[in-house]
Amino acid sequence: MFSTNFSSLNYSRPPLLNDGFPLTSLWTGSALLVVLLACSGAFIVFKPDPYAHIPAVGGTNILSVYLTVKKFYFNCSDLLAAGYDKYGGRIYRIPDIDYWHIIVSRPDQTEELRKAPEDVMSSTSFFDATFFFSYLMGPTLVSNMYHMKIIRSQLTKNLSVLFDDLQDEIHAALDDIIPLSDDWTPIYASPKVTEVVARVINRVFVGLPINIGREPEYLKANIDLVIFGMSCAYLYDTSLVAKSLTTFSKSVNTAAKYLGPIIKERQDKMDECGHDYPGKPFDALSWLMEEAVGQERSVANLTKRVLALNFAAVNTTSASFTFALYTLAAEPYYLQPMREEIERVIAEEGWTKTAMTKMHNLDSFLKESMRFNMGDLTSFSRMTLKEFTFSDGTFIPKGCIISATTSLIHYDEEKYPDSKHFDGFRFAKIRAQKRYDTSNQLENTSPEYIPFGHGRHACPGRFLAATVLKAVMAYIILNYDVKLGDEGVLPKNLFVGTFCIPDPTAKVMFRRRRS
Ligand code: HEM
Repeated sequence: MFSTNFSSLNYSRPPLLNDGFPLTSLWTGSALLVVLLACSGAFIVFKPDPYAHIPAVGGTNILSVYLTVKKFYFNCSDLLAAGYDKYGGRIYRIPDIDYWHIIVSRPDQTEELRKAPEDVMSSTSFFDATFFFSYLMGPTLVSNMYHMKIIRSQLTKNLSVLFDDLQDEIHAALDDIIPLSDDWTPIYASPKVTEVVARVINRVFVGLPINIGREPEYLKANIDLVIFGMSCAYLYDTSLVAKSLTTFSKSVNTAAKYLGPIIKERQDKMDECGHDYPGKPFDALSWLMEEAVGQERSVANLTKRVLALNFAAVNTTSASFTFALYTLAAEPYYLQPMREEIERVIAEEGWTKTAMTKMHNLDSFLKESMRFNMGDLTSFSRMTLKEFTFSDGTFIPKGCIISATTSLIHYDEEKYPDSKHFDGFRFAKIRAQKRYDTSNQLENTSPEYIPFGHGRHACPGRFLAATVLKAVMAYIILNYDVKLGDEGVLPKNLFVGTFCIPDPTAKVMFRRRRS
């Protein structure tokens, strides 16, 4: 058992991994951020304050706002906790670089967010305002979100059919990226996990014969896009600055280089033989191409759609996996009970999607890891398109950003006794007491469990994510022994604003399973 290891960014760590992804842009971005912080207080303080009635953590004069913004960037979890403690669960606000971020920290308030109509509390407008999607990717990415339908229907419904492909890619990716060795071998876990996850997910998105997820340049374009997206979210105040950055267009061009010929070949076949041409690949790109009309059929627009899916899918899934892997390496006594369960289920079911639903200990371990290590300290983020009043009378004006705090909701002692301790089988124990209980399954959301959000906008990719997380972890547990590198010290999580990143420089030791 171990306690939460919230910490601020450690700049003394090496910025570039020997064989991993370059993180230079992240650190350069962070340096730029420090400069921007210097101006941030003024932005907030000199704007008229329509939120004066909502308590502000750290105060509202220029110096206190400046100091609180600094804390927001480097120690956000403490800031959120301070707001909760000081205002006793009431709605409060914290300063971001140029706006006040409204925070709700109780499940009942989250429920009110969930129930608010879309034209009042908009998830789409929040993402667009944060990541400049419509500006960078073109307005139709937001006005015509046909990819959402594909994730919710075809992709999720066909996971059982796609499972053989997933499994095949997991096997091949781990063989290539973490080859089995009889000796302990140190691996930079975070970048390697990202490679594995990107390959597996792209196998479902773009399929074979060329799995573009295996192309380092294509993978890097996707990773760069995530770093760019985070930078947009936290560094750049205007879309003009965002557009001037070359990273984005470079990533799109690189991805188009790989996706273009695949799209063209499929389009030719569709034009010639119709949608159901013989040998048509069974993957997300085919479904996107069936649904796309007019300009959306162009290589550029389809490439952006696939990139947007990657943006939502790869980093979130690989970060969640890496957190869980660090925990497993730190707490190896979880290995044996999970091994026994996986072996028993595989003997009964084989490697199938159904088998994944029967591994309750594995499911619980991953679910507890996502409760405990949050990729984002906030979830359920919305932009108010109209005024809204909570049942406790708190008035929220139009045009503000409001989020629920994952950290406070997930550490609620009433819902999660001993909440600051990792209990890998917490959810399995509850399931063992309740027959046919699925509410404690990894992909299930509730007002008290929000890593995937909750309600109408809950992550539509969570069924794919849960399947990938379980299948990759099951494969590792069955085939490898793992322990922590770096003298057995549990890697610290790194924070940039509300984002939480598993330490990209930490090593996990792998060897061929002995017992
Ligand atoms: C462990 C992995 C993942 C995590 C932690 C995660 C988390 C989230 C969260 C917190 C939201 C916002 C929910 C809300 O506002 O209520 C979201 C939305 C979304 N996610 Fe995921 N996600 C993951 C994987 C994926 C995957 C694999 C895909 C694609 C296949 C995906 C696609 C999306 C999309 C399209 C949305 C926007 C939904 C909407 O606006 O209605 N995510 N995700």
